[in-house]
Amino acid sequence: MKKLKNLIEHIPNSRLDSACDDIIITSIEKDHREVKQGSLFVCIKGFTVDGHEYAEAAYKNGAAAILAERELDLEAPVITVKNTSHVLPIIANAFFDSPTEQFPLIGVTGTNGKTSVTHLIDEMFKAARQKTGLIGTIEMRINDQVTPVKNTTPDALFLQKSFKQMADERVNAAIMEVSSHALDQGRVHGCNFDIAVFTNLSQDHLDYHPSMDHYLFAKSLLFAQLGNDYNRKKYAIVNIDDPSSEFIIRATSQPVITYGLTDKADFYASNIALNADGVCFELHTPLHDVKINSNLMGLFSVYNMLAATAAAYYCNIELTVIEKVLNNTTGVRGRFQPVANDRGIGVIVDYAHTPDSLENVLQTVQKFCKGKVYVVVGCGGDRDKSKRPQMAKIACQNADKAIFTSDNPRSESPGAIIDDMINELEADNFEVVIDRKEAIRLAINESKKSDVILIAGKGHETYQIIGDQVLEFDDVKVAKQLLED
Ligand SMILES: CC(=O)N[C@H]1[C@@H](OP(=O)(O)OP(=O)(O)OC[C@H]2O[C@@H](n3ccc(=O)[nH]c3=O)[C@H](O)[C@@H]2O)O[C@H](CO)[C@@H](O)[C@@H]1O[C@H](C)C(=O)N[C@@H](C)C(=O)N[C@H](CCC(=O)O)C(=O)O
Ligand SMILES: Nc1ncnc2c1ncn2[C@@H]1O[C@H](COP(=O)(O)OP(=O)(O)OP(=O)(O)O)[C@@H](O)[C@H]1O
Ligand SMILES: N[C@H](CCC[C@H](N)C(=O)O)C(=O)O
Ligand SMILES: [Mg+2]
Repeated sequence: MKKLKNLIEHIPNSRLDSACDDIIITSIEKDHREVKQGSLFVCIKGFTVDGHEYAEAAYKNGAAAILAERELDLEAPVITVKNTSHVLPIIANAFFDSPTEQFPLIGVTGTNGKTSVTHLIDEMFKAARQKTGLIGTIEMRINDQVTPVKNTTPDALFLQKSFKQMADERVNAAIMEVSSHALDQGRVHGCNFDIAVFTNLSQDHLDYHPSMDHYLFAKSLLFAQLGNDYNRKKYAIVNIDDPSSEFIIRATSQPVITYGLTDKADFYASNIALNADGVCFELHTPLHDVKINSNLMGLFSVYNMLAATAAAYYCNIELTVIEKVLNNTTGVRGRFQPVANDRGIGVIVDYAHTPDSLENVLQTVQKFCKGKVYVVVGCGGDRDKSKRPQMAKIACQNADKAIFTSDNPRSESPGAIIDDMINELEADNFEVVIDRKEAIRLAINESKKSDVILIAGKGHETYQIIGDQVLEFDDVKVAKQLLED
């Protein structure tokens, strides 16, 4: 609980009538349905609706005060500011006593690899017997306590509340994925990052960002947000093999640590062998070199391991611990996850839903597949349409047969999404099966011993969004069941 007066102090030029001096705020809410007696309701102009429309309902639900962008005809005290979305992270941070001051915070951004890298870093901390908080696409985790999340990077309120719980649990570090949407919308304002990691940039989210330059600019905000706080040691960890790294490096005023596949980088890999059961390479760190024999697959995993190693290294995790994790990790749910079967077919469920990740993962499969490569893939509805033909082309170029199907069609027609994928496709090694289960069935029925089926796009997801409905659907479970039938 906080006095309203003390929260308002954090907002420049805002004044509170002295009659309101004693108002106590029990919680901050931005959804009127969550408002309780004594809440401060913050009206946010969203992409779908305007939160100001719910101010009256929030007041009826017990809101003690309203933060808004315009005067409202209510009996409750209304504090007006220019931009409530901008103010929310600041007061949320104040309400929860600046929780990210209390532990190191690691943020990972980039088009692909955020979940993979954050989970690897988390494993490294755990192997060093340290307590962690983890936030990302799959879930929020404080030690072993799991909370579901709606977004890869939740809104500022959820974030600060979670960080407060982490501080109370005395975590040794928090590790989070930072999406470009979150950076653009300021969801992470109020977070004191110690380490920012850049994995890579390739096409995605052009439904949201007007251009690739805007997308890159959003990503760079994480590095600008490392700030000028020289009381804490801060590092920007950057993949210098990615052409966008130059822009990212220019955004930060903190020391830059690089990783890549050449000795120009501070952390680099050499003598890489991409095998059928993992990768072997020599890992070079500023002080020591070690040989790694990992279960993770593909060159992209080498990059993820370098990124995680550099982050853990600068959090003082011992190299012997890092090495152990790299050698023993089995990866993340739905990321290159094999589905065991007794038919001799390699069935892999993966979360590739961008052109770059699909190409990487198919090329990884090609390297070890002794038979034919099948790929079952679709594209999400209400998402970047321009990646659809690119993904279809990559699928046909890198697989013997592509089966185009539905991902999460959301409000779009599943058939129309697939049409966008194939309309200009100059290939004939594909079939269209709109029903995802039937598409997987077709791949399983057609494949023979030594073939590999990549089921791409949905990874860990246990649902399929069709229209307004969220239906149960789990690629791993469906494939397992069909393989047993
Ligand atoms: C486009 C976008 O980013 N939308 C996000 C945004 O929703 P919105 O602006 O539509 O919110 P809104 O529904 O208009 O509501 C406006 C305000 O009215 C309030 N309200 C609304 C209804 C009501 O009855 N009462 C009420 O008080 C809401 O609580 C809110 O404060 O704010 C919501 C809450 O913070 C987010 O959950 C939501 O993410 C949606 C679900 C989404 O799909 N986002 C995607 C694009 C996204 O952010 N993806 C990235 C990463 C993807 C990746 O990793 O590749 C992510 O971080 O997840
Ligand atoms: N470093 C990488 N470079 C390219 N592709 C990658 C990389 N790491 C993983 N991938 C591919 O991208 C897919 C998604 O990986 P991951 O979930 O780690 O990315 P993400 O950035 O968290 O994605 P999202 O933005 O959806 O949260 C993987 O299933 C794999 O196919
Ligand atoms: N975070 C990504 C996930 C995409 C996953 C894919 N299955 C889809 O639904 O498009 C997004 O929301 O764009
Ligand atoms: Mg992710």
